[in-house]
Amino acid sequence: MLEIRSATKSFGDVLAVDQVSLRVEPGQMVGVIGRSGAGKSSLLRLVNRLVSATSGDILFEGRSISGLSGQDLRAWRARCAMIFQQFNLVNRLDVITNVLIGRIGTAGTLPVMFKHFSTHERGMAAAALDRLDLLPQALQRADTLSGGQQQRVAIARALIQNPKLILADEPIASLDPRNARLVMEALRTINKEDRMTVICNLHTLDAARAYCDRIVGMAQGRLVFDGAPEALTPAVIQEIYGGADDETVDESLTSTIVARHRVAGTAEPRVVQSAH
Ligand SMILES: Nc1ncnc2c1ncn2[C@@H]1O[C@H](COP(=O)(O)OP(=O)(O)OP(=O)(O)O)[C@@H](O)[C@H]1O
Repeated sequence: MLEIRSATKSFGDVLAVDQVSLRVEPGQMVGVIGRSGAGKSSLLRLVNRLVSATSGDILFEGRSISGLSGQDLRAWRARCAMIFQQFNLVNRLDVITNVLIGRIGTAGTLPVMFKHFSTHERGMAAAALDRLDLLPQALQRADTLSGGQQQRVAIARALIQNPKLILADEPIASLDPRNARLVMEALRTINKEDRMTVICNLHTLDAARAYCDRIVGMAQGRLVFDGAPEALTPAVIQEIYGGADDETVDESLTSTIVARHRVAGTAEPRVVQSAH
């Protein structure tokens, strides 16, 4: 279990994360929503220790990750794989090598730098690509793939880290509707099939409603909502997206694409409330 205890992160005068407390049980798929600048990325970066908390603590399976350094910190980062909006692939390398880069936290930098991968590791990478329907592209340069395919390569790279949780920071923000759906379905399938904990920053309400069991809303660094998608009432949405100016939120501006789809692993299509 991941437990965030009153975590605060300030950058100079800016309170990016303001005393956020959150417990995430294994196997949950949590969507974090909020306006731009609400602190969503900073929260994920605190968990991954890309930034360190100004105060508060973060525990995983009862152990504080706040003071980790050196090998212990690298091991922790391997356990909580991060997926970014811009994919962060090495364009000039082929797809399978990009996936194998996920071994860097476990195998160390030198074997990865010299591309010394075992047959077992290559098998893991191929299996991860196959799972994401990308095995035929394994030997293509990463930059020949579509954005959605590149993001699925990033997910495959995360998988071969054998993570305990996946942190996805706006994974669909750069994608067209079809690719956004494929990426979210891939994350949801991994969450269901592997009981993988996924925490996913999303700037669109409809994607959060469609794919997440639990939604956390942030505004001005604070956690202002934590509940099931069904509990996202207009008043709550106003609180999350409304900001200080009291402007009425036009929900269509927080929606993209996911009007109706079949959630992976469930029998019934789930109708997503959308302003469209
Ligand atoms: N490295 C940094 N240095 C200074 N300020 C930062 C830094 N990172 C984030 N901030 C500030 O912290 C606040 C929260 O930013 P953060 O990126 O966490 O929000 P967000 O909700 O993820 O926004 P977006 O959806 O636009 O990415 C913002 O005011 C931002 O300018």
